Amino acid sequence: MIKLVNVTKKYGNNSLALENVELSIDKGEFVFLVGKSGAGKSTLLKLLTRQEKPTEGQIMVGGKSIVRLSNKEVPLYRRKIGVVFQDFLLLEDRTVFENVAFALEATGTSPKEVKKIVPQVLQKVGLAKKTNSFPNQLSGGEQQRVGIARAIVNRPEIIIADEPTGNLDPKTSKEIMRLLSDINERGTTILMATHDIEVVAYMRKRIIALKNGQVFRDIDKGGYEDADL
Ligand SMILES: Nc1ncnc2c1ncn2[C@@H]1O[C@H](COP(=O)(O)OP(=O)(O)OP(=O)(O)O)[C@@H](O)[C@H]1O
Repeated sequence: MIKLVNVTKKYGNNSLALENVELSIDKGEFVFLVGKSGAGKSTLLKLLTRQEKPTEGQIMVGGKSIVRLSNKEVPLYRRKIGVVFQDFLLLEDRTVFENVAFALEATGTSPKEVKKIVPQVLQKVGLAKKTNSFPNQLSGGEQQRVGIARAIVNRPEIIIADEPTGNLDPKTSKEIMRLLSDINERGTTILMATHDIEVVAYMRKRIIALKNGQVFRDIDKGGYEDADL
C-alpha cells in the first residue's frame, strides 16, 4: 500500500530531515511512527500527503509513484488519504454537520448524498446527538471525533494521524484510539505519528521509530520498551 525506497528529504541545503528511508506498509496495517522531536515524523507524513516532495528516492502509494504527480493530479490522489490533526483544525463558525459536509462537498458529492452520508458518519463516530453543535460547544474528545468523521467521510484507503491524542487526557485518548482501531479493522490503513508512550504500549501495533531522519527500529506489534520514543 505504501512503499518508500531510499527516500531523502533536505530542506534548503543544510537541513537533512530524512535520510535513505526504506519502509513498506501493507494494506490494512496500523502503524505508529515514533521518534524524538525533529526525528522526521512530520516530514514523512508531509511526503505522503504530497505537501512536500522528496529530494531523492521513490514513494509508491497503491502501486503508483506519487513523486511525479502533476499539481493537477494531487487533489485526486489526496482523496485516498484522510488526515487527522493534533489540534483538530475544525471550522469554528460551522456546525459539526457542516464541518463534515464540507469535506464531502469538496469532492463534488451531491447535496442529496451529503444529507444521507453525514448522519451515517456522525453515528459511526458517536456524535449523532451533536450534529448541530459548534466546535466551541464540544469537548476535546468530541472535537477529535469530528476530525475523524471528516477524515473518513470520503472513504479513504489510508488515514494519516499526526499526534491525534496530543491534546487529550488519557481516558479520552483511549476512546479515540478505540475509534481509530475500529476504522482500521474495517480495512483502512492507519499511520499515526505520536509521542504518547502509553497509547503505543497498550495498542500493541507495529512501531516504526525514526532517529535523526533514519529508520532505526521497526518493531512488530508492541515491544515499545525499545522504541526510544
Ligand atoms: N520547512 C522546513 N524548513 C527547514 N527545516 C525543516 C522544515 N520542516 C522541518 N525541518 C527540519 O527537519 C527535521 C525534521 O523535522 P520534523 O518536523 O519532520 O520532525 P518531527 O519528528 O515531526 O518533530 P516533532 O515531533 O517536533 O513534530 C528537523 O531538523 C526540522 O528542523
